[in-house]
Amino acid sequence: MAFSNSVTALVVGAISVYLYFGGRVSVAIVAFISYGIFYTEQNKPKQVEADNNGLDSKSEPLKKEKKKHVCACGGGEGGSCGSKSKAEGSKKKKGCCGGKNGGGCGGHGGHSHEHGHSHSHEHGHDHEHGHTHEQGHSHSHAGGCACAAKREKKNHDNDDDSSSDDNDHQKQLDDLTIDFTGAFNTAHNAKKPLKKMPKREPKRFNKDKKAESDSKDESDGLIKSAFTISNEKLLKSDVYVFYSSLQGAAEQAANIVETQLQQVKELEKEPILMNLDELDNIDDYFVDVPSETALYVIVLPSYDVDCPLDYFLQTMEENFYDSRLERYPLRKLVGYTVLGLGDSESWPDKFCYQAKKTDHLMAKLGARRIFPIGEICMKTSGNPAIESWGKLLGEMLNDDEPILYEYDETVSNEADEDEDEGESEIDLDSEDEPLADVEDLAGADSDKKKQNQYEIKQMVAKNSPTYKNLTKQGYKIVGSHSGVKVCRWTKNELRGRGSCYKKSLFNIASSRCMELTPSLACSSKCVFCWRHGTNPVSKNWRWEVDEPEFILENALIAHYSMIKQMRGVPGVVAERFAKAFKVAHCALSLVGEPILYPYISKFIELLHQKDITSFLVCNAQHPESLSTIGKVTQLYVSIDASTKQELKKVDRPLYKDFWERMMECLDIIRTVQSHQRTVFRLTLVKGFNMGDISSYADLVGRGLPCFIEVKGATFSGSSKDNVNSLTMQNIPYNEECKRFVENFVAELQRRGLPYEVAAEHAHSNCILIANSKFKINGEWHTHIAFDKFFELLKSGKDFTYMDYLEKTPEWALYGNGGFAPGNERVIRKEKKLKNKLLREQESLKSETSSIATEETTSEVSVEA
Ligand SMILES: Cc1cc2nc3c(=O)[nH]c(=O)nc-3n(C[C@H](O)[C@H](O)[C@H](O)COP(=O)(O)O)c2cc1C
Ligand code: SF4
Repeated sequence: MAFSNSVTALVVGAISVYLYFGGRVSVAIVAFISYGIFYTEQNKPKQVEADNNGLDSKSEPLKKEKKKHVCACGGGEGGSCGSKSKAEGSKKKKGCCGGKNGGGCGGHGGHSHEHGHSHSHEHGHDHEHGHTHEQGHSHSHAGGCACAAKREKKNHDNDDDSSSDDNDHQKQLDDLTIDFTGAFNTAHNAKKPLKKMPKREPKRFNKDKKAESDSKDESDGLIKSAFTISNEKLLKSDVYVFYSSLQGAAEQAANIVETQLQQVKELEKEPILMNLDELDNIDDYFVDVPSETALYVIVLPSYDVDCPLDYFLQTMEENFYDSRLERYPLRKLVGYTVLGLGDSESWPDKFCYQAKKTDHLMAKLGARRIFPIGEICMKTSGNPAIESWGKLLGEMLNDDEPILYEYDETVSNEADEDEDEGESEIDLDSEDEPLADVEDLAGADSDKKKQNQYEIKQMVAKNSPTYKNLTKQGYKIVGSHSGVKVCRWTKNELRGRGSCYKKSLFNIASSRCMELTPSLACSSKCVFCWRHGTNPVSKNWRWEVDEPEFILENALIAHYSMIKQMRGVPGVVAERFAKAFKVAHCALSLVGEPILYPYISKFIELLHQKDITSFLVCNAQHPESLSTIGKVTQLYVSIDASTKQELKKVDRPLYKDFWERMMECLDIIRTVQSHQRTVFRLTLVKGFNMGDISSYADLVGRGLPCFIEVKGATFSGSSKDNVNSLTMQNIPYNEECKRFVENFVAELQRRGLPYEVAAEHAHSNCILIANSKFKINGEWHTHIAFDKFFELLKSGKDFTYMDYLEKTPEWALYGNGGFAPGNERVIRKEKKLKNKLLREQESLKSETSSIATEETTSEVSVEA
C-alpha cells in the first residue's frame, strides 16, 4: 500500500511539475528523478507532514486516491477536478466535474458528492448514469462520465477498500480528486472539448426558487417566481394615459379611461393624458421615465397600413436591441397596461395586433404588467367595453390584494439536452439582472430573426387615413410614398399673375414647376409644418420602395392632369397653359424628406434626362445620403435654427444626435458638395429662431454655402391636434425679416465672410443673401442659366455652380420688391382679408395688429 502511495505521489509530483512548467518533457524527467532521489532519502512518515502549499501536500489525500472515484475532466469552475476543489469548499458540493445539476463530467445530472444517492459502489455501477464518488450514484439522465472506462476499472478496484474509509479520510478525499490516468492521452483529451469544462456556476437558484415559490409546476418544466407590489404604491403613482389615434377612437377611449381613473378617489394624483404621436422624443418616456412613480396606461388602435404607431413600435424595438441602452430600462416604472382598439370582423387575424405588440415590447423592456391587455372591437363592442375595462382597472389599482407578477422561466427539454445550455441560462437570483418576462426567453437568436422580419408596409396605402387626408388637401399620391401638388404659385402664374419667389431669386417659372416629394415621410416634426402629426415619421426608410422611373412617370401624369383641370379657370393664359405641359423644374420638397428615398440620386438623374432642373431641399439630418447625392441644379439645406436648443424646439427631430447630424451636413456642403450650387434655407419663426444671429453666422462659416435664402414663416392655420402649431404672433413681418437679414449680413461681413444681400421677393417675405463671388463686375448673377446647366451635364465634364450663372434682373434686386414684369399684381380685397385676420386673432386670442402682406395669411406653410 505504501509503495502504491509512493508511486502515485511520484507520478502526481512529476506531472504537476510538468504541467506547471508548461508541459516541457525535460523538466518532467528532471523533476521525476529528483523526486525519486529525494523520496528515497527521506523517511516515508515525513510525507504526511504536508505542506499545504507544496506538491507534497497532495501525498496524504493521494493515499486514498484509489478508494475514490476519479475524473480527468480537468480544471475549471463548478467543482471540476483539480486544485479548485480544494481551494473552494463550496465547489465540493458540485462534485468533481462542473455541470448543471451538481456536477458530472460535462453532462447533466452527473455526480454529486453531497446529494449522492442510495447506490453505493458495492451495488455496482451504471455508466449511463452519472457517478457519485464514494457516496454512490446519482440517477440523473444523460450524464455519463467522459472518463467512464477508466473509472469503471478504478472504481471496481476501489470497492475492496471502500469499506475501511472513515469520515476524516472522506473529508480529505473530497478536497482532492485527481486522476491523471488519461492526462497524456490526446485522444482522450480530444473527446472532451474544452468548452465543456469551464462551466459557469450552475444556475441552481431557479430550481431552489421554484421549490420555494411554486413547486406544483415542477413537472412541466416551468419555473415560476413571484414578486409583489402593493396597491399603496399604485395609488401613489403618476398615471400617464398615452394614446395614438388616427381617426379619433383611441383618443376618445383614452379620455374614457382617464375619466374612469379620475373616479378612483384614492388615486392621489390626477391622471395625465398624453398623445404618443406628439411626443418630441419617444425615448423621454420609453427609455427614460418621468419618475419612478410613473405608471403607464397605453391606449392604441391597430392599423395594417402605415400609421404613426409604426414609428413608436419601431423605436421600442430598436431600443430593445440597442446595446448602448441598459437592458431593461422600463423596469423603473411602477407598471403598465395596454388597451387595444381594433376591428375583429374586418381584421380577424390582425385584431389589435399593434396593441399586443406594444404589450409585448413593454415587457421586453422590463416594464411590469399590472393589468391585462384589453382588446376591444370597436365594431361590435365600442365605448361600453372601454368603460368596463377602465372601471375594472380603477378598481384593481384600489384593490388591497397585492399583484402577483409571475414570470415563467421556460427551461425547455431541448435546452436540457444542449450541452452548453448553462451559458444561456437566466439567473433570477442575480441582483443585477432584472426580471425577465416570458417574452425574453425564446432566445436572442430567434428574437434577432424576428427583428429582421418586421413587416414592411406601404408608407401611404390607398385605404389609409393619411391617404385620405392628403388627397383631401389636393395632393396626388404617386405609388405608395410619393406625392405631387400644384402649388398656388403655379396656378397664379398660369393665370398671368405673379410667380413664386424663385422667379425673382433664381429665374424659375412657376407655371412650369412641379412640386414633388418622393418621400411623404419625414425625420422631423417641424412646428411650421402643415402636417400636424398625421404624416409618417421615421429616421430611416422602412416601407416598400417604388422605382424612380415609376415615380417620375406617374408624377408627371398626375401633375399634368391637375394642370389640365385649370383650363376652365378664368384668366389662364393660353400660352403659359400650353407650356405647362412641359415641366421644366422640379422642386423636391413639398412635404416629407426627399432624401429619405433610397433612390433619390437616380431619380434626380431621370429628371435631368428629361431636361427638368432639380431643386432638392433636405432637412440636414441625413449626412450619409447628402454626401453621396449626385449633381443637383440647386441643393438646399434647411437651417431652421442656429442653436441646438432652438433646433430641437423648432424641428422636433427624431434623431437624438440631430445637432451632430446637422453639423456633419454643413461640413459636407463645404467639402464634398462644394461644387454644387448650395443654399441655406432659413425659415424665420418669431419667438423660436430669430434671436441668435451670431450663431447663424457660425453655421454659415462652417458650411460656406453659395446662398442664404431667408424666408419668414407663413401661417398654416391653427389645429387642435398640433400642440406646437404657430399663431399669427409667430409670423414675422417683412420689416422684421429685412432687419434680421441686414444684421445678419453685417455680422457675416464683420467676420470676414463675403456675403451681401442680393435679391428679394417681398411678396413672399423672402430675401436672398449671396456670396460676393456671384457679384461679377458689380452685377449680381443669382439667376440660373438652365440651358447651360444641361449642356454641361451632358458634356460629362466636371463643372461647378460658377459655370451656369445668369445676371439677376433689376426688378429682382434687393430693394426693388422682386415682382416680375408682365404679371398682373392682384391684391385681394382688403376687407375680406381684414375680416379673416380678425377671426384668426379672435380664435388665437393673439394681439396681432397687422400683417405685412395678404399672402402671409393665406399661404400654406413653407413653400418648396
Ligand atoms: C385602414 C385601416 C386599417 C385597419 N387595420 C386594422 C388592423 O390591422 N387590426 C385591427 O384590429 N383593426 C384595424 N383597423 C381598425 C382600427 O384599428 C379601429 O377602427 C380603431 O378604432 C381606429 O382607431 P383611431 O380612430 O384612434 O385611429 C383598421 C382601420 C383602418 C381604417
Ligand atoms: S417642414 Fe419639411 S423638413 Fe420639416 S417636417 Fe415638414 S416636411 Fe419635414
